[in-house]
Amino acid sequence: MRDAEPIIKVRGLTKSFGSHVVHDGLDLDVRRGEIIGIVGGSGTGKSVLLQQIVGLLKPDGGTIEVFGQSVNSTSPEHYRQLRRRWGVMFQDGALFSSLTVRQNVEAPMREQLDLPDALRETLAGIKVRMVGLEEVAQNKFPSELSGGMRKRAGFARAIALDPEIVFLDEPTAGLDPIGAAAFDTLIRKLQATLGLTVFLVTHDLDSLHAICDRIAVLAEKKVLAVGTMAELMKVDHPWVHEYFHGPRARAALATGQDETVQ
Ligand SMILES: Nc1ncnc2c1ncn2[C@@H]1O[C@H](COP(=O)(O)OP(=O)(O)OP(=O)(O)O)[C@@H](O)[C@H]1O
Repeated sequence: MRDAEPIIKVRGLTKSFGSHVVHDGLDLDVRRGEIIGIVGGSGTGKSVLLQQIVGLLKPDGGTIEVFGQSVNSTSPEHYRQLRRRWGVMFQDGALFSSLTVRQNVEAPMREQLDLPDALRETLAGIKVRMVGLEEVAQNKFPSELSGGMRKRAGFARAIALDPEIVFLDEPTAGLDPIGAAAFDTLIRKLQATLGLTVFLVTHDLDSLHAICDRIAVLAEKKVLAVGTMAELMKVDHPWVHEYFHGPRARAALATGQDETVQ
């Protein structure tokens, strides 16, 4: 995996909003099959990076390739084909409130696939069960679900089209520690079962310890460091050092070691 061509390749990315520079010469490689955690202080541009990679925001400069193909300088039709090969789960799940869980999962299928209704419903039902939601949840509306269940429903929609990559924007934010740990387990399980590459924006140190193969740290408008947890713990930069050695990091490390021992 280490030497393979990256599935996502970002080079020299620049992005500003007015005079506010968010990215200035950002480089990042994501390898096929890995779970990469994207961390950084609030406002360092993690979500903006995600949105540029999936083509929802246009970079000012630099290049972004996914599957070896440019995301930004391509025809709408080609972009549509590319977009089918990834799934995105936004921060709050971003479900359609007027649709049931199953209908939410069906939405990308309706848009992208030409399937008979019954088959589409069956496939959507399978995705709902894959994320650990019970049969009855299929016909519920987002407002009738707990936060954790809504996140699972958002995940089910992200995998609706059997993607190769899933982008998850702070999937465990707002969940209690047990719910967050269960969601981490789900991410790891589906990643392994479906052979997914996972781009995971997170603040959750437990998730980083538990499931990420590598971590990229956003600071100073670029990817300041990227590597395994062990590698990043050796980085001698004030923010990186505080993040990976502070009290919360030590607690997460201790939890991770407990889990390894059990
Ligand atoms: N559409 C937009 N218009 C103007 N400014 C924006 C827009 N989207 C993001 N920004 C700004 O870009 C910066 C980076 O935002 P982003 O949401 O990517 O940060 P983040 O690292 O994901 O933060 P957090 O961890 O708090 O979610 C912020 O200062 C934000 O206000």
